[in-house]
Amino acid sequence: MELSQKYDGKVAVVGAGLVGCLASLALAQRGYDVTVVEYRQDPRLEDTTDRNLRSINLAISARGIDALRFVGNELCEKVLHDMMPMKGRMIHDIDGRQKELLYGIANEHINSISRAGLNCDLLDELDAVSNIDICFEHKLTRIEWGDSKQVCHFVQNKEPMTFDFVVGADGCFSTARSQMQRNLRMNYKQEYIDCCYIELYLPPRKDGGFVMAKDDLHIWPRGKFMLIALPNADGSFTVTFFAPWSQVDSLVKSKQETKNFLQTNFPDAMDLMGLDSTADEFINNPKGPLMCVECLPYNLSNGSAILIGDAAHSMVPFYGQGMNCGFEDVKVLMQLLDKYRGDRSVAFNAYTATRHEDLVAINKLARENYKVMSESVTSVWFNVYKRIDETFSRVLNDSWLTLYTMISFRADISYSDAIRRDNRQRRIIKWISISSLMAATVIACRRLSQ
Ligand SMILES: Cc1cc2nc3c(=O)[nH]c(=O)nc-3n(C[C@H](O)[C@H](O)[C@H](O)COP(=O)(O)OP(=O)(O)OC[C@H]3O[C@@H](n4cnc5c(N)ncnc54)[C@H](O)[C@@H]3O)c2cc1C
Ligand SMILES: NC(=O)C1=CN([C@@H]2O[C@H](COP(=O)(O)OP(=O)(O)OC[C@H]3O[C@@H](n4cnc5c(N)ncnc54)[C@H](OP(=O)(O)O)[C@@H]3O)[C@@H](O)[C@H]2O)C=CC1
Ligand SMILES: Nc1ccccc1C(=O)C[C@H](N)C(=O)O
Repeated sequence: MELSQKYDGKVAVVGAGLVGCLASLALAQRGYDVTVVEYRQDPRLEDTTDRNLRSINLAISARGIDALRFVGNELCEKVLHDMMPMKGRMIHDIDGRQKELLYGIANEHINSISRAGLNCDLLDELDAVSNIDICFEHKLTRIEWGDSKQVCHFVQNKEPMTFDFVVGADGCFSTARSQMQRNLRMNYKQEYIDCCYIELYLPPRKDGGFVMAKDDLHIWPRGKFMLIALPNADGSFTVTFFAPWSQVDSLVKSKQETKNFLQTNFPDAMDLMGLDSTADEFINNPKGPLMCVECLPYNLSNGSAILIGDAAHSMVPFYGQGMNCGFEDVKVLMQLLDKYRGDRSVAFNAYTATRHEDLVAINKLARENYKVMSESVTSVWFNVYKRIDETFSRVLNDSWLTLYTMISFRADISYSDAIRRDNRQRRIIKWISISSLMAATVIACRRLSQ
């Protein structure tokens, strides 16, 4: 897509991950001369050895899709070709019974997509744009900040490069961020949560079919720990186990104990996955830490640098929103650049001023969703509340929307507005419940006294 507004400048996008790729395409459309500097090798090379083996698939929903469309309809169609719709949570109880809880009232769905596939497809798009250069195996180590020129330094004797500005999209351990911190009073918070994740695998049937419903996100909620499974286009599922570190540490000491644990808590999943091989994977696969990162501001005030994606706001994965939010960052930033006709200083400052509230909101929701997935989905009150909430939504249409719908299916409602609207709705439901209870008590008392 070509835009009529064009701006001048040479920009370094640090990181060719999901968010860095989308940002590069959007910046190139606006006329910038884009150089993407990426630490890793090109993931499309067959002999790539440092391919990321974690978080094989991701859930993409309205905000991510809307941001991709903002950059280009055709791009969006191309890169989302293989996604698998998931219309609800399929809850597996300890006896293997399954119950589906739909995400939306109008058959809305989130979608499972391969992380590597999406990243490679986006990189192919970058290759096709003349004003984008990609430099793989360029690990940023240091930035010399100047008034108008920023000099980026890399490892392994790679030549330094000079840019007008830098977009930091280098993930949760961002070097761009730590370099900005040397030039800016940036508040920064990093917190590991007490939860470890292990990725496991559920293969397809021999004929390539799915062994469980393919259009749901499967959950085995067990209180402090849980197993989840997202479908892949080839008939397999990527299964992820989440639990406190102490529990994982004690389990992996003994294969027999691991087997007992898996068989006791997830018998139906083990029938499908194979107990012995899953226990081996459980013990040997990488154990991932989970953390939240928040910082403020996101930019240098003279317009020479800005942070987007996980570099600015890494969140725990439980709402499936990290990448979606990072893609939305790109859209919001481009809208501001267009609004201020390429005045980076004004646009970047406006970004920090307006975006922070939403980023804090989704970070908090992401943390809270662990309890929802691992525990609340099995509670009577959660299910009664869901019914009431959805009934109001059916009757009142757009003026009442469930929180999940606002976050996952409505890109036009900001994260912070979604929380505000949900809080108001909760107060109304609470008030109606209390009033109904009081009315019922009064009626019962009257009847008894007659
Ligand atoms: C288990 C798990 C499940 C998840 N599931 C979902 C989900 O379902 N839905 C969702 O929306 N999000 C999900 N997320 C979050 C999602 O993975 C991230 O939000 C997303 O990958 C962020 O993209 P990014 O481009 O900002 O960062 P990254 O994907 O980390 O990309 C950063 C890039 O920068 C490069 N880099 C790093 N340092 C340097 C350097 N010094 N110099 C040059 N390059 C550098 C890295 O090599 C990398 O390629 C999940 C995360 C985890 C851990
Ligand atoms: N919010 C969360 O809880 C988490 C989010 N993520 C996000 O998921 C995506 C994919 O992650 P993935 O590729 O597996 O990330 P990795 O764990 O592979 O980390 C990416 C790079 O960051 C550096 N790094 C790793 N751990 C540390 C550390 N403790 N301190 C400093 N630097 C570190 C490493 O660089 P080097 O080789 O130089 O050491 C590594 O190559 C990323 O967006 C990441 O931001 C990932 C994990 C948790
Ligand atoms: N992709 C994920 C990865 C890890 C943990 C959860 C997700 C989800 O997407 C959860 C979904 N949004 C849910 O609320 O059921």
